[in-house]
Amino acid sequence: MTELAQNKCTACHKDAPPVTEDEIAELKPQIPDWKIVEQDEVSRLERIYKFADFQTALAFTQHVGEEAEKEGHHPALLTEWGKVTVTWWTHAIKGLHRNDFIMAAKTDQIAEAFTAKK
Ligand SMILES: C[C@H](O)[C@H](O)[C@H]1CNC2=NC(N)=NC(=O)C2=N1
Repeated sequence: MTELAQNKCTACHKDAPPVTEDEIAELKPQIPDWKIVEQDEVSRLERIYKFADFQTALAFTQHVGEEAEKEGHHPALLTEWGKVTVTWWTHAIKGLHRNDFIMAAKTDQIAEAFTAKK
């Protein structure tokens, strides 16, 4: 169980500090299956989770959504048959904040409760 997933998100506002290169070097190894992707000039964390069917993918999506509501930090979720693409970034700063790494770790933990297939 990773330590990162036990953290809480801090309130995010437009002056919140984006993660530095040093922080990325510390945090990224804790979520090894996530990719940092650039879309519309915004860095984001993205991972595709595989599931046995649509119903399981939908149930996982719902769990991630509930955790997002608890933390006040929200992902993009694309639910398809047998897979869910989860993308985290911080809208307020149009980039990556520590919160995104925390939520990625929490998402990994939720996925462990499902029969995720790589
Ligand atoms: C007021 C509210 O907390 C903010 O608008 C939150 C909501 N959820 C959010 N989610 C994400 N991913 N980034 C944000 O900047 C953000 N802001």
